[in-house]
Order: sequence, then structure tokens, then C-alpha cells
Amino acid sequence: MSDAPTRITVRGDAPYDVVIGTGMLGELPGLIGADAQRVAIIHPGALRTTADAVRDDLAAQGLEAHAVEVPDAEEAKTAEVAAYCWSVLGRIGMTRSDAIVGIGGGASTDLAGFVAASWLRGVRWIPVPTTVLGMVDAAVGGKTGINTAEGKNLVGAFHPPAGVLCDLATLSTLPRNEYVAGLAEVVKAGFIADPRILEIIEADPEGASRPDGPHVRELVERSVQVKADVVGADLREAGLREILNYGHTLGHAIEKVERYRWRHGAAVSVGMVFAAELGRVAGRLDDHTADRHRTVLEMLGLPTAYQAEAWPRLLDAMRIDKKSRGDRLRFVVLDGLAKPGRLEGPDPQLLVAAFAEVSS
Ligand SMILES: NC(=O)c1ccc[n+]([C@@H]2O[C@H](COP(=O)([O-])OP(=O)(O)OC[C@H]3O[C@@H](n4cnc5c(N)ncnc54)[C@H](O)[C@@H]3O)[C@@H](O)[C@H]2O)c1
Ligand SMILES: O=C(O)C(=O)C[C@@H](O)[C@H](O)[C@H](O)COP(=O)(O)O
Ligand SMILES: [Zn+2]
Repeated sequence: MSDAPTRITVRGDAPYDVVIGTGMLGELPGLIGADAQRVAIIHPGALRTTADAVRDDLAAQGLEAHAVEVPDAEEAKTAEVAAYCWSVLGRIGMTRSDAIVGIGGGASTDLAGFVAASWLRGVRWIPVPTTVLGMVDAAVGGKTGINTAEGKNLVGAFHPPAGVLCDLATLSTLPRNEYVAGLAEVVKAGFIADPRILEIIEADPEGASRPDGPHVRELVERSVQVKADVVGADLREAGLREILNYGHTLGHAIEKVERYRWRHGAAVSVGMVFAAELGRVAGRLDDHTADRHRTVLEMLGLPTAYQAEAWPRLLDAMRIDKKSRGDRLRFVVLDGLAKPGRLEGPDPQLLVAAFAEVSS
């Protein structure tokens, strides 16, 4: 692949590009909007240096730029932090012609996007993801939101960004365990739509699990393409988009039970093995593809098991999953490699049998 940035267009009512490359934060002013006077840059402490540099850059372009520091990781995805951001926006006088920039991992961009969706009923926003998970998944597609005490992402809005800047250089400071956790969403893209991703990882798991490894750009580009194709066809999750939730029904339940001490990617990793086992016990997924989940994820050092005694709490947490309809649980399962389907209201015994396969 070349050194020039790659642009992947996300279709829809207001199409936008996901730009993937190195050292392209200079593209940000062009995405802010010609009429903007003020920009709020929402970021966690870990990205303060980047946020300050972006603020100085935007100020040099004549914009009134404000860096808004928020708590780290999931601590940012709360109603209290959203309310803090709204109060800052009020104080700086942000209007509908102004813009919000979200810098950081998926937690920061989910919050920034939600603040943008809710402020004045929607202002322009641009995510600058700095984790592999943010680049391949969270920053693309306009799903924004925060958690509540009852569960993950229960409050939010679909609010597509004006553009997404994935500067691969920002990954140089990302701890390896965070990078590896993010690869779970890359593997998800492989199983639901692009098996070449799985082949790249299987051929060189060591190289694939390093943020400075040789496959970063191809893995990011392929995963973004999968996400762009899906959300470009179904922004509001009327049907197709549900496939991006593969592994998330149990994954989100694990995050809640763990009080967000588990990384999202790690929880989704266990959740995908569970979904594969569910597909297998339901007689829909072949043994080879089901087994391949555990093999690929373990090659990367991702978890594939969870404590058996948590099952009642997990089942309870799964009931409020967004794919549920009334009392009916719904799961994304595979009918084969890259053939996602749905399993609606499964026999509880199937769930127990599938969970037994991931229990430790
Ligand atoms: N909106 C969506 O479609 C979507 C998709 C997938 C995941 N998500 C959400 O994304 C979140 C997970 O995102 P994540 O895995 O990126 O975690 P995160 O945002 O919590 O970031 C992980 C950690 O890495 C730090 N960090 C980020 N970039 C860094 C860098 N370049 N250098 C050093 N440290 C850095 C952060 O401060 C944080 O401590 C979850 O809340 C999940 O629900 C949303
Ligand atoms: O973009 C989507 O749609 C997804 O489901 C992507 C997931 O990886 C992501 O974790 C998303 O935030 C989950 O959404 P939710 O609607 O289940 O909260
Ligand atoms: Zn996810």
C-alpha cells in the first residue's frame, strides 16, 4: 500500500471520508466548516499534547479553539461528563456553525459525538481516533453515546461526523495491550465480512499484534472498508448494521458485570467465541469456523473464556441489549464464514450450552 493517505467514503445522506495515513492532522482545519468561529476539542488527559497541538493549529487558522479535557476511557461516557461538556459549550458560546473535535479512543469519540449530537440538537463534529479500535470501528458510522448504571451505550444518537482522520502515527504511544484489545474488532470484521483479515493475522500473529508491525495499515483499511460498507447502507441499524454487533451481546454484558474494568475489545473477544459456539450448538456454524474464532483470538493474546458463576448476571445484563425485542433476545450468529445471520429467541438451553464452552 502507498504512503499517500487512503480515503474511504461512507455513503449516506451526508457522505464523508475516513482518511487513513500518517501525519495528516493538518487536514483537520479543512473539515471544520467554512463558517465556524469556535471549536471545542474534547480529549482525555493521555492525549493532552496532541489536543494542545491541534488547538494551536486551529488557533493559527484564526479559530477560537478550546481544549476540553475529560476523564479517561469509560469514565468519560457518563451523563455527568456530558453535562460538563455542555456547560463548557455554553460558556464559550458554541453555535450551530461551530464544531467539535473528539480526540482519543472510542470512549472519547463516543462522548464527543454524543455531545455534538445533543448540543443545539446537532452540531458538526470530527473524530480523530488514536486507538486502533477507534480507527476501525468507533469513529466511523456515527453511533455516539454514553453508558448508564443499567448498561452500555444505553443513551445515544446516530450522528455521522463530517469526516474521520485516522493518523496512524498516533498509535506509536498506544500501549500494546490497548492495541491488541482493539484487534478484536478487526477480527470481528474478518469473521463477518472480510476473511482476508483472518489470513493476515494467522500468517503473522506476532507482527499483527504490534502497533508498529507490518500489517497495521492493511488491517485498518480493510476493517474500515467493512464498516463503511455496512453503515453506508444502514446508518440507523434497521437491519444490516446489526452484524457489526457480532460478539457484543455477551461482550457488553461482561463489560457491565466487570464495571468497565475489562477493555471493550477483550469483552467482545469472549463474546465472539460465545456467538460462534451458539452458532455451532444451534446447528448453523461448521466446526472449523467455530474453532477458528478461539485460535485467531488466542494467537493475538485475547481472552476467550469467562467465569462460569457469572452466568445469571450476564443473562440479566443481556436482556437490555439493543437488539432485543420485548422479552426476546436476539443474537448475531454466523451461518458460515462471512455469512452473518440472526438467532431470535433461542432456547435457553442453547445459551447455557454455548456459555459452557467459554466458561472458566
Ligand atoms: N461508536 C461505535 O460504533 C463504537 C464501536 C466500537 C467501540 N465503541 C466504544 O469504544 C470504546 C472503547 O474504545 P477504545 O478501545 O479505543 O478505548 P478507550 O477510548 O477507553 O481508550 C483506551 C485507552 O487508551 C488511551 N489512549 C488512547 N489513545 C492513545 C494513544 N494514542 N496513546 C496512548 N494512550 C492512548 C486512552 O486514554 C485510554 O486509557 C468503548 O466505550 C466502546 O463501547 C464504540
Ligand atoms: O457500529 C455498530 O453498529 C456497532 O455495533 C459497532 C460495535 O463495535 C460498537 O461497540 C458499538 O458501540 C455497539 O453499539 P450498541 O448499539 O450495541 O451499543
Ligand atoms: Zn464494539
